[in-house]
Amino acid sequence: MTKAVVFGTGSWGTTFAMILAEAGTSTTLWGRRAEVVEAIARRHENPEYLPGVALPPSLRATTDPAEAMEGADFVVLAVPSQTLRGNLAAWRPHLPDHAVLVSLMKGIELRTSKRMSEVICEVAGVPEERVAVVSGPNLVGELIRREPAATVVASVDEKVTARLQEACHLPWFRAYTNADVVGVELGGAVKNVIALAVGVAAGMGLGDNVRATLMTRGLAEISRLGAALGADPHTFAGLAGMGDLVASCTSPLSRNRTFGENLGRGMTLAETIAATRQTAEGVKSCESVLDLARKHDVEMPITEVVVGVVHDGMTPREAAMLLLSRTPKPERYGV
Ligand SMILES: NC(=O)c1ccc[n+]([C@@H]2O[C@H](COP(=O)([O-])OP(=O)(O)OC[C@H]3O[C@@H](n4cnc5c(N)ncnc54)[C@H](O)[C@@H]3O)[C@@H](O)[C@H]2O)c1
Ligand SMILES: O=P(O)(O)OC[C@H](O)CO
Repeated sequence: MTKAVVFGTGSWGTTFAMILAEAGTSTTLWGRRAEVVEAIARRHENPEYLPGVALPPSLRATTDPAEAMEGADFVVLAVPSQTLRGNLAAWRPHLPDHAVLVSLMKGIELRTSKRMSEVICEVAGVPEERVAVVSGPNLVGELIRREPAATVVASVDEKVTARLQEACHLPWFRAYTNADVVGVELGGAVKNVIALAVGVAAGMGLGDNVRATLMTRGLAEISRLGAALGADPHTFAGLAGMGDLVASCTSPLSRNRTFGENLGRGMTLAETIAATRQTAEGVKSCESVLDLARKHDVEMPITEVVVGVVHDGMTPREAAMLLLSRTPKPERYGV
């Protein structure tokens, strides 16, 4: 039987552990807080992140990383992106020799501008063949009701993606494989930034034309950055590209979109942060995405104004004026 451990009892870590367990994978959740772990292990409920959701009785939980990782084929990582490096360094001594490390995270590391799979290879000291990522339009608020959804599992090693696909595939949760790790990770991280922009526009009371324009030009930004980093352009037309972008930019369940909407309505950054209970990765990653773009000489005007509004005191109105006053250009070469 395939064995997995999921690090992180937040909304996605818990939900993905539920999916793995329901797919017949022997699964353990690792969490920091004893009371949450205790509730998952004894009452089959995560009262902090998924109150009222019945988790599979077969799902185990522990606070001990060594116990959690014993014999694991997949070590799944679902902590906030900016905490991955420190956490993984602490967990590394317990990693089973042949385990595959799986990232569920949609962020880019601040300071280094590294993708999560790059951080994993560096900190765990494993080759890229032992790393996989899972990304797609996977809003937890729908998955916990077992509403149909699909995702992408990506790795450079097709044997790894086949095993991971089997470990998490369910009648209501379709996992597709892809070899393009770079594209799949970029799609997930940058759509959060575009969802912030769409949220700001919605909060300002702007309509569907603006939202559609931001999503489309946002996809152009994702694709340009992807091209510079060697991603497969087809990935961005898929679930981890357009699919995830559409879900986050249109759903009231998206934390990034909601965060932007609050800013667009006139809430201050401090008020917006206080109103956000869960991880909205784009808030931090917009800066590292912009750094990455600048390192590779890629123009990302929507990302630039998101950084301006979230971190540099730019007003939503100033951001809109900046985007609208850009030089007219052909769509195809819209840089
Ligand atoms: N929720 C979704 O719909 C969803 C879907 C797909 C991908 N993701 C991605 O999954 C990742 C995790 O998101 P989430 O939704 O589970 O977030 P969350 O905010 O619901 O949970 C984060 C978890 O990390 C823990 N945590 C916080 N700081 C920590 C630290 N310093 N060290 C260790 N643990 C810490 C929290 O206690 C919590 O258990 C993010 O990168 C997110 O973009 C989320
Ligand atoms: O709530 P968001 O904005 O972090 O989006 C959640 C997931 O990334 C959707 O797949």
